[in-house]
Amino acid sequence: MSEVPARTPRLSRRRLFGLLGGTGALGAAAGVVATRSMVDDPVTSGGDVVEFFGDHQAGIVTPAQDRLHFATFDLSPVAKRDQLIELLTEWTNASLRMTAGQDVGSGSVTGDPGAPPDDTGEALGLSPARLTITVGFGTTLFDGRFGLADRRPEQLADLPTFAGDALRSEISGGDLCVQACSNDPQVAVHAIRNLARIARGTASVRWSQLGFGRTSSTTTAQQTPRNMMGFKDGTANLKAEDTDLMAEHVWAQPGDGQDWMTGGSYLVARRIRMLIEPWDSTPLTEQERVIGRTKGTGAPIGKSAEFDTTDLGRLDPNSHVRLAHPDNNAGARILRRGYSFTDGTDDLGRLDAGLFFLAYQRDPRTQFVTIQNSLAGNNNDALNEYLQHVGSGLFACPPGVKAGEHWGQALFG
Ligand SMILES: C=CC1=C(C)c2cc3[nH]c(cc4nc(cc5[nH]c(cc1n2)c(C)c5CCC(=O)O)C(CCC(=O)O)=C4C)c(C)c3C=C
Ligand SMILES: [Fe+2]
Repeated sequence: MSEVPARTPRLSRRRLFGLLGGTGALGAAAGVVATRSMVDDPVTSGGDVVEFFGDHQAGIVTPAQDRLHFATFDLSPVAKRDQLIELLTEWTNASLRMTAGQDVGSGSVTGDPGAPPDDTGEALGLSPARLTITVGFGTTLFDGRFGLADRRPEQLADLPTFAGDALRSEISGGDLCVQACSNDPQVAVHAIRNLARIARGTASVRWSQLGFGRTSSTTTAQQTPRNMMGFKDGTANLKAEDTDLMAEHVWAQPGDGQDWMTGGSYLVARRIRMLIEPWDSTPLTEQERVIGRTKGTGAPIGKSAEFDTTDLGRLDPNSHVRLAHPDNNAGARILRRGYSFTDGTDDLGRLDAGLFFLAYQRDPRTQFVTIQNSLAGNNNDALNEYLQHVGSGLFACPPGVKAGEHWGQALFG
């Protein structure tokens, strides 16, 4: 179903020098040799590193990795604009290192022994396993505390309350978000932990979410995974190879509004609990009616193969796929990039599990909101009987970073 987690360092020094480029980066690369034991592998060399720099942030159209650690942060009540910029600069530097397989700063065992190490150390000796770190700005960042009120994109409009929402404020919102994805869970957790450590005194974690088993494929090369309901999830997702569709539906374009967001994307995060026990007591044909696809092959109802075109007329009017389909939503499409989660059992012995839904788009008002309005409420999506939306967040993810810049640099220019 998914890539095998790589626990062995596989990055060649030559490849790393090439990836980082520049003299400063050469010095940084030398740190790799000092802090991680790298093993050359001519076959897979470089395959465990996702390029950090680019027009767009990594972690959006990057082939979805298998593991997630997502966190949101609130700025301290006394934090000032300069501290926010300093935090973003430090996060950029640390993330450049971590995604290349390096320790943060002077390392976990190579710095001043009389001081706490710059890096917490649990990724020492591990490959980055395609680690990507993606940053977003929440609606509250633009409330005036940092002189950013007039830089708020109109696309970053607060999400409406949808019928049936059971949102909890302690797992919703946040001034900043960080999505860390890797094929190694320890690497993803290490990334968030170290960014949280760097933030200390300026920002603190508001909530965080672990995810496993990506629930969407984002490229045609990936097999479609199954979600916790046992269905293939991501079949009709946008795919990275279709760059025209990415420009139309995912990336903010020149003229969309705030110039600093051009090349960026808007992220909607929803923690959606699945009512697993009732679902597991539901007959197979009913499960398939509810979704609108067959469970085995993932084919649309009435068709035989997964990627056959959906004939909406053959689907139940309340099926999830029919209601979420672009033909029912003025052509709206989103890039889904979510993960399954389980957080053990609740106090009634029920599995606390579901989908941590992540979707990137060019304008949430006409994309996520339009689709979710079609789905929400008891008389709409038949899947709602088995779901509860308990957490929510909306973030403006700025464009990619160029060498020498920090995340969101154009926002503060
Ligand atoms: C508002 C957007 C969506 C939410 C929230 C959502 C929740 C959700 N979805 C599944 C399972 C499946 N979804 C599938 C397709 C699908 N879902 C959305 C949007 C939301 N889903 C879209 C746009 C689509 C594609 C529709 C189409 O064009 O055909 C599928 C079918 C396979 C696939 O194409 O991905 C499944 C299965 C769950 C379990 C869930 C909440 C927990
Ligand atoms: Fe869906």
